[in-house]
Amino acid sequence: MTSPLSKRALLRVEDATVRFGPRAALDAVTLEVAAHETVCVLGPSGSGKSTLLRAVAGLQPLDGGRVLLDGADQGAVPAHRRGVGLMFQDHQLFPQRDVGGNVAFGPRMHKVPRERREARVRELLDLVGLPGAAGRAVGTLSGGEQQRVALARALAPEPRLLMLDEPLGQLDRSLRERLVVELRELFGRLGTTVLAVTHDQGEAFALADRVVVMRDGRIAQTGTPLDVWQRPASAFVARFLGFENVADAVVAGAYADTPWGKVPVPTGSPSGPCQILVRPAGVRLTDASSGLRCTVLARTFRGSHLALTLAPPDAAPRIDAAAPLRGAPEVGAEVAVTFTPDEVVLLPAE
Ligand SMILES: Nc1ncnc2c1ncn2[C@@H]1O[C@H](COP(=O)(O)OP(=O)(O)OP(=O)(O)O)[C@@H](O)[C@H]1O
Repeated sequence: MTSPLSKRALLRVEDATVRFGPRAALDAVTLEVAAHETVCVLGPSGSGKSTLLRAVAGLQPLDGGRVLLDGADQGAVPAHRRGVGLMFQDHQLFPQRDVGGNVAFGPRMHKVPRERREARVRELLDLVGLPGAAGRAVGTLSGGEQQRVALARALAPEPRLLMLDEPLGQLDRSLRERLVVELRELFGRLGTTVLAVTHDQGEAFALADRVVVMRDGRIAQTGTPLDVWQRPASAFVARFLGFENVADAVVAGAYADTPWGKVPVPTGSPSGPCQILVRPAGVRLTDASSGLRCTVLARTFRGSHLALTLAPPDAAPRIDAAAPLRGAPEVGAEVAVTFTPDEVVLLPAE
């Protein structure tokens, strides 16, 4: 059962606006992060993700709106008094301190006794995959190792809000996948409230209770990973998530007219103009003579399946499909395509 306390907004950003010259890097952004919640902000480069974190941290003054922590307006509170932990992309470590000294920095500032501090350093270095590294000089670490130390340092003081900017950006894939699982478990255990920024949707979806997709300084969509994945709010979000099968459509009854011909839509879809998304799983390759005739342009190995790029006739947009590893058509082959309505999502017309 969820307690009323867990619903409390620890962070509230209200109409936050930041301008650099005529351009708004943040344009009236409103966002809440509940206590104990992990929210990941996703978006293309330049969409305002880092500016949002910097504004919450107090490192970037607002041109409009406000930031509240625990209900208190932070307008007059300097960065170091906000009680937020930060880990930024450039993960600057103190070069004159060893690894243990870096991780212990926050707890030392908070006057945590030495024994507890050292135990915490050990625990955190284990967590980030650097057991026994406390005595190493920072200059001898690889970029990825430095990033892990920076993460341990940000976690060490147990801040009320932990903010991470591309926390796992430079790490290799297997370490990232392991760390995402461990971080989620750790945040749950500590009850940490997290606002993280990443351009890696896989990471965001694995880590977050809720994701926020940004575009040009505004929020394009907010929701649980499952909601956003199943029901992208716009063609922009769908494309950002890597779904390429998006086209203009007009729904009439059980079908939509599209550049790919008639595509079946979910029962109860409203009639009229819209955009249509067909997930690759909804693109069926058949041997039948009916269906949309396409040429296989490319096949890409994806581990569990082959991703196919199909070219329909008459300059209609290309179609992404998924095929099993065995028996997939070769590049240059002609295939017939049909669509299944359960993998079709209607998006607002643009
Ligand atoms: N100090 C600054 N002066 C001028 N423009 C800035 C400044 N900081 C950011 N911007 C601009 O504001 C916009 C948003 O930048 P921001 O760094 O928040 O984006 P981002 O989504 O974090 O991008 P990335 O994923 O590349 O880090 C960009 O167009 C950027 O060029």
